[in-house]
Amino acid sequence: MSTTTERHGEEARPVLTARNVVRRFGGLMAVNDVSFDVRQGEILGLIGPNGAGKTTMFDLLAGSVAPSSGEIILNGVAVAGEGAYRRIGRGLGRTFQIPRPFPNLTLLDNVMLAAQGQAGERLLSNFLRPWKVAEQERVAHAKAMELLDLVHLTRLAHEPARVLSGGQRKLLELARVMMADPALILLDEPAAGVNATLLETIIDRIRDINQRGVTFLLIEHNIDMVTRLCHRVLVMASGQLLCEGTPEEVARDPRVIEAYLGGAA
Ligand SMILES: Nc1ncnc2c1ncn2[C@@H]1O[C@H](COP(=O)(O)OP(=O)(O)OP(=O)(O)O)[C@@H](O)[C@H]1O
Repeated sequence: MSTTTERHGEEARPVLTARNVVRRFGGLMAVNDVSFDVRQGEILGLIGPNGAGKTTMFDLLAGSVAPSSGEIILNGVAVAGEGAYRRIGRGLGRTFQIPRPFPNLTLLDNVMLAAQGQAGERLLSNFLRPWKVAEQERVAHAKAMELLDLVHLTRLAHEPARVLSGGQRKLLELARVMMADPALILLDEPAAGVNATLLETIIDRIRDINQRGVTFLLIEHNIDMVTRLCHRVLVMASGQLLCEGTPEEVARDPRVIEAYLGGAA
């Protein structure tokens, strides 16, 4: 633990920065002047009571919602005006609380579909350079199998995704997002609806991927998971950033206790 903590200490380069980010929905300040850094190599948690603004913050970071004001800086580039697809190209991956794989496609096809820049998608190059398409397909296939192995789903590679449990779908989504080689992954409630055994696998897989150099920001209500997995935690309440610190620091912060007890949860 000490080596990883040193690796992404305060001196570590931020991979993502939110600076004075505001998002209004009519008269409601869903995100109200929030600033923080996600440091290279860390697993950062984002917690807070229901309605705190966590999902809106994720939507802002991922590019599916535009900020009313403020800056979002991804690997040194201001991206607040860019859409989600451009941000994927800049190394940002995102998973959703309820993954929706293509149910009738195999796990392997689901993962391969997530590959970026397939020449086969472009009709002209498909026609003119079929050997290049075949080569890319071969590389994508090998990579998808490797990623299914990484998330312990190899034995189901040729099954349709509809056979998966909720927890296995989360693992499949992790493999899908890894296909684009992200430097940073936003994980939306990886523990939600997952049984205890599979939760251990998910925790191990996230740690493993983090050891390979991928940075994580995760929203999670399961405080046990946050405490075990996260190096640092941000706490939001009523659209604002209440505090940040190690899991132990935020757990004993009276403002956090008050937010949860007095919150809408
Ligand atoms: N598209 C929208 N239009 C209007 N209000 C919205 C919209 N999206 C979110 N809100 C409101 O913004 C506030 C923050 O919601 P958000 O979903 O970001 O909170 P959260 O912390 O993710 O909550 P939860 O833990 O319950 O998912 C809530 O009051 C919510 O009703």
